[in-house]
Amino acid sequence: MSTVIKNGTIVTADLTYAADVLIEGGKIAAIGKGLVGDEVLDATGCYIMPGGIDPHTHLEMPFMGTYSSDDFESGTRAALAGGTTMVVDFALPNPGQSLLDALKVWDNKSGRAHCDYSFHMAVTWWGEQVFEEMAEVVDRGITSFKHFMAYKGSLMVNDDEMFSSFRRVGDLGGVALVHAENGDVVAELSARLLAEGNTGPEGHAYSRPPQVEGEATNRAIMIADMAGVPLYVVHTSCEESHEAIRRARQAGKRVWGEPLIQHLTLDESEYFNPDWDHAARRVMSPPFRNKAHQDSLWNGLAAGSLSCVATDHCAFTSAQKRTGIGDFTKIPNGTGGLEDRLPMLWTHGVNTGRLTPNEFVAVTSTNIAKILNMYPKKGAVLVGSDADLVIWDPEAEKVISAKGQQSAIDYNVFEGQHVKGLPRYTLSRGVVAWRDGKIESPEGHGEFVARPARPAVNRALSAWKELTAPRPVQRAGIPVSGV
Ligand SMILES: NC(=O)NCCC(=O)O
Ligand SMILES: [Zn+2]
Ligand SMILES: [Zn+2]
Repeated sequence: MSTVIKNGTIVTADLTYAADVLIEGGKIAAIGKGLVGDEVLDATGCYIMPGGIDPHTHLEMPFMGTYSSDDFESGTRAALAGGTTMVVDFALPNPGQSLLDALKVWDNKSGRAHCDYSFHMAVTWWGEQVFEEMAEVVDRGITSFKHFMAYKGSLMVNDDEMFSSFRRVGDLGGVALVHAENGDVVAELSARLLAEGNTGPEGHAYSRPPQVEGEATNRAIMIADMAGVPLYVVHTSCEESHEAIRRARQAGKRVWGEPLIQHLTLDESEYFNPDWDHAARRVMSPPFRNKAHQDSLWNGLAAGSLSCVATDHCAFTSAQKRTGIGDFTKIPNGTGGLEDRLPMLWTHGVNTGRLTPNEFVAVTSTNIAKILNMYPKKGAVLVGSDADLVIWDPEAEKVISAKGQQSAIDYNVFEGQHVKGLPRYTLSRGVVAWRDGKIESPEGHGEFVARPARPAVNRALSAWKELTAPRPVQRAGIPVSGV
């Protein structure tokens, strides 16, 4: 059975043109005029774009004494409803746990996904076993490794561990990811704030000023450079971090920054809301910032110094958040956003003129597919690519509300936001997954996407590192000992 999308305008990261798209066997079979298929999807007035890829989600994540409430079933449903056709989640070994055991756990969880998915592997501790298992993880198509520089006492790794891990990732041809916040300083500030009576959710924001993020980002960049590994900085939220990334990129370092839709569109005033629940629901790390930081992030997306927009979807219910009443350090960190990333970015980015539609595709899909080495299988409208597509109606509008959302939680941090630009259809490998406001792709339709190691960026970096590696100076009559 084939499907043809007719009367639409194809928008990719670099082209905009009118054409039909024919889909066969889950892949794009032809692009052109006058194509014919068994099922016809009408895209009149719509853009046909690569489906969104969210490079940063935490579905059913064990964290801070609980589990995030959206699992792979509800989370991927939310994704498809918002035009996202693939998520990349994090396999998270407990400190001391085998990476391969953690992978089994995430394999089991992801069986219910409605759309395709992949994993990053978190490095939460360091030792010979981790070193050895990383090779097997890469062989299984998981080539990105996340390091938490915060969450002292649970997920955080120190500089020596990070340097060892980064070197290993570099040797294996992968990409290193960092949650860049100085966890020692955060712990110190948090203790002081609590002692001074700052126990409410606003204390969370006070405990994580932009400096802790800027310092950690810069440190991670320098360590990655010494280790010879490309670096991806997740949830870049402030100018200090963006500045470090911008400077590194100008110096030729292979570094990418990922702002979240939350940081682009919501600000720190949320934490001063007199309603405790309102403020606590928005507690995440890094916290929301002020308008100047938001402007920096938007400018970075337009300028190309920031590369991707994600959600870090990690949704906790109000009841879960309330475990932190009286102590902000116990509020589970995380917010949702999977269903809202594309409509919010289109509304605040494309409709305001901050981004072109092509830039929108780049930062929500194509750049991510390229960085994570799955382009053009994903992130493209090309013959042979997976038919992961969104038929985007730029005139469709709604007011975001928790009522009727796909996410399992009882609120939405974007509640009341008026968005213009919504998916008419979302297709996952050719299957219509979202139509007329309803999910159609069955639970379990999603497949794991393996990503090969050593993309071109790694090969270039390795060649350069080899060329510039330290070499002993040959001196007449003096042997070079030890070699
Ligand atoms: N971001 C956040 O607050 N929660 C999810 C875990 C993480 O990415 O740090
Ligand atoms: Zn993080
Ligand atoms: Zn995260």
